[in-house]
Amino acid sequence: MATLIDGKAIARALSQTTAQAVAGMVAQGRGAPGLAVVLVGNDPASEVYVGRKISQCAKVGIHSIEHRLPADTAQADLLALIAALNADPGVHGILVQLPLPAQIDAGKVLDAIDPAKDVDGFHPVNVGRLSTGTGGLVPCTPLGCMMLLDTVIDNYRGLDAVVIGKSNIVGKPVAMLLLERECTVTVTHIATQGLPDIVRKADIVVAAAGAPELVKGDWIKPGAVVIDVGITRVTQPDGTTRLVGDCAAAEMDHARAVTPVPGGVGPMTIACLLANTVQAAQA
Ligand SMILES: Nc1nc2c(c(=O)[nH]1)N[C@@H](CN(C=O)c1ccc(C(=O)N[C@@H](CCC(=O)O)C(=O)O)cc1)CN2
Repeated sequence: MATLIDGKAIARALSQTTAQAVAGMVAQGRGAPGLAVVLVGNDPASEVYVGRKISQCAKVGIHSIEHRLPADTAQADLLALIAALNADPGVHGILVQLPLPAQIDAGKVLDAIDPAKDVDGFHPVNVGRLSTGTGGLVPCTPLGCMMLLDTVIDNYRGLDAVVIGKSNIVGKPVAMLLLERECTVTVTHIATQGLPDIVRKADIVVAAAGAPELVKGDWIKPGAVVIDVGITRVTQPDGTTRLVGDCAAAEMDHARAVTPVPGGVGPMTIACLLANTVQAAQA
């Protein structure tokens, strides 16, 4: 039976460490870190995630400043807000919730954020630092994936890791982090031919394709560690809905360890955002 990696508990422990770091900064008279949270439009899932980010900030003592902009916000207005936040010494971290409405070029917005305040780690400077192994702010979900892996793997050297998904938010950065640990990394995606056989060789599988239950039990090498990043809400035959990951959870029993959905990678994303905000404030 596979061990379930409890993302909620690990995220809670990380947030306790973050709260201690914040308390230390306040005790030294440096003040609490400030995180600007920018939400454009009213995508229901984004509303939920932003609400959680703000409430988690309050729990660890980070000062959050919320900026809610209408769905028809012009790109120039969003860029003007980013410029003001870059210049504000009370703002140590800037988070622009994704996805952005279609009239806004997300790349231009992310490029406009001061790399030192880029707590999502999406700015090209931080992407470059990650790919050269030279520090910087690391994207929250990939960082969370590594922290979950660290609870079950001591030595990554020479392990075969297969990443499914090539997004800038998860697939590419998690591949860089695994490479840094000296895994042999294969990045695959939805168009990869022979995906099941590639996954069958993996000691570590990171499934981040956004394709519900894509990864079947017989793709998993016995003893592999499986990190499921996918979260899709599916409607069941009786009309109720449930969240499913990219892996067929009921078929993962011969893995060594797996992350559940929900309760695996998701909670780590927010806990890592808080940790990154402290890192940005301390830098
Ligand atoms: N600017 C960013 N935008 C987005 C990011 C990001 O890291 N930065 N990631 C995702 C959304 N996201 C955070 O923003 C996020 C997704 C999921 C969870 C989470 O805790 N999921 C729960 C289940 C959620 C539910 O009940 O619906 C879980 O997996 O247990 C947190 C954050 C896209 N946008």
